[in-house]
Amino acid sequence: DLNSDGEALLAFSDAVPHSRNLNWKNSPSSVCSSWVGVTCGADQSRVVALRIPAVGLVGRIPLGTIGKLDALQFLSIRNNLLSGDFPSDLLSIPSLQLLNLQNNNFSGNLPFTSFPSSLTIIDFSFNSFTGGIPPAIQNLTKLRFLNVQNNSLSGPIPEMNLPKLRSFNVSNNNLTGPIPASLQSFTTGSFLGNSLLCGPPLAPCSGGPAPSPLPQTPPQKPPSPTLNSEKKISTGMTIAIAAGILTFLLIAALTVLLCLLKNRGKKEDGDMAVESKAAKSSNCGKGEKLTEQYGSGAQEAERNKLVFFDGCSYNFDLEDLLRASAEVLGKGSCGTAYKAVLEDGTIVVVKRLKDVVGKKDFEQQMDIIGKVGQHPNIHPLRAYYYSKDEKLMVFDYLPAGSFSSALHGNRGGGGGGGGRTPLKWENRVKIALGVAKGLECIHSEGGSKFSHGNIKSSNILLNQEMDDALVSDFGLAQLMNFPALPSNMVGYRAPELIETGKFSQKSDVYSFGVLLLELLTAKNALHSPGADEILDLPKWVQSVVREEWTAEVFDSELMSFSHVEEEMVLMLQIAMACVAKSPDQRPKMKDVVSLIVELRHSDSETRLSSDDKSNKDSNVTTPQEEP
Ligand SMILES: Nc1ncnc2c1ncn2[C@@H]1O[C@H](COP(=O)(O)OP(=O)(O)OP(=O)(O)O)[C@@H](O)[C@H]1O
Repeated sequence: DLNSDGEALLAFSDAVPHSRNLNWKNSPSSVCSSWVGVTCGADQSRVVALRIPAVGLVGRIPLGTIGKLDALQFLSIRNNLLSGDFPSDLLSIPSLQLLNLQNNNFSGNLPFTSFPSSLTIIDFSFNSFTGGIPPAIQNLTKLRFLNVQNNSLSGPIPEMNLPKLRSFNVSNNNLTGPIPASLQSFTTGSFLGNSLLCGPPLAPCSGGPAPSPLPQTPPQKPPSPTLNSEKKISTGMTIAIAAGILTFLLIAALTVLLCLLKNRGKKEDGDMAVESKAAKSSNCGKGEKLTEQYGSGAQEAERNKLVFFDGCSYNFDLEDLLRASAEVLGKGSCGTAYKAVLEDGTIVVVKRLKDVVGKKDFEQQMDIIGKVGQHPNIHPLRAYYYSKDEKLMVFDYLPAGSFSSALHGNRGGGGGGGGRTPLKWENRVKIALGVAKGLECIHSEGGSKFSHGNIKSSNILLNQEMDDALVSDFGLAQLMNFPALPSNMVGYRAPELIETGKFSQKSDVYSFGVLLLELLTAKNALHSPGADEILDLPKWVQSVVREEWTAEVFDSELMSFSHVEEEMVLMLQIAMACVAKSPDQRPKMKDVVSLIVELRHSDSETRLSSDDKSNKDSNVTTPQEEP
């Protein structure tokens, strides 16, 4: 019970010297509420996680201390100075899922024979373990992540037919012989620094000195799918958490109507008819057929109309729009966005563009935007207006706002979160999937030539339930006469985009990767007023992840959903693959969609078989959450 958990923890802190005060008081009632690094389960009856990285723990962990926490699921004691054998009683905790001993001085053999099969994440890297990798590792059927790099392990690598293994690193040991077939799909980075290892992905074995006698193994199914850069996540050591406080500022200046617009509108009163526009159906769109609700054929030839798309129910004309009261939502790179409340109560968003291309190109682009906007994850363009003096686009207003405001709004504003509701992990995964699908659609359109060019969290809008996303601003970048790079997407720009000024599908994937990092860390990728430096989120995450790939990199609001940690690690891997420096190494959005769908299945015992792909989306199970 909680009492005995408290006693076990106190015995541990008494027996193992540490330089940072853990502030564990002799009162079991406070174990769950105030003990540093201790997390309890939903019913507050047991300790389920102990995370005490870098608290200066020195020496051995005695038996009968934390090994008694028999409801423990997550143990992270990385970056300390612990030594000796890993205590055997810890190895028999049946619920243990995550074990991170990275960067200590543990020695002796790897104790995989006695590990509980519940383990999914093991990081023993940067210790002094010796001996071979025991073949019994094969029994850890749930294992997803294994990092034993930088130890003194020797002998051959045993065959590991572990279907869930996604990340694997044995670099910088003294391992010998051929790499087993089941591990050959991992990249060289997983194996480097073992001079006597051979075979794919390293140099072939033949010709060289005879490798150690290893039984030939039949070819096995490689783990699927893998990410090129996932191994990079776990290379390196030492601690340094950048405690960046990045705030999100949403411009919400109340103004009265678009005065200028009104005046100009009057000049054009004679032209204020309305027409509707039929767009050809899209490859990936699932929208309804377009209907001509407004205007008549006779008017179609006329100029300067409010042109409506799709079978939307809006029933207003330009004059109504001009009479509406408007509130500035923000000034973006293409112009100003207004929330316009019409006299009949209808609310829409009007984007007033500046410096756009000529009318013909503009209309062509509107057709494209209208067409692609039929996909459920793309914010649809409802109408547009083009005259010499004004260029407007009309969209639905989404009261839930942007992903950026959901993630950063009201955070830490002095009052412990200022009344914000944390965005649940489950929702974040769904949002990520929505964005990925929207982007996949864009990339598949126009002969697979289209890209977005401005993916960032303020351009991701949320549905009312905050569990799905709409990608907004598609096609706007192409509308600009002087396509200067949007200055307010700095943190999302791929290296080659910064260099050449040209965005592409690959640079979209990069921006999407930054968006995922933002989702995971809640660090703002954008320059925020008051902060001198722009946070290079991929760089920051890489530096932190090298040292502490678990808890600290993640948004603290996610920490209460403790058992989804492995999903977060997987999402982090997807993100890191997307922000690969070299565009060729980044995955396609199509693959990213599959990876996120797969991740959502990760908790479910019934993983879909690969021939069941068609049902994947509808079958998505939601991970249970623990408050
Ligand atoms: N349809 C909408 N419903 C609700 N909020 C919206 C809608 N469209 C945009 N917003 C919000 O209004 C603000 C301004 O949007 P806008 O697209 O003009 O600029 P931006 O996203 O900051 O920059 P950029 O022009 O580079 O995309 C953003 O915070 C955005 O999230």
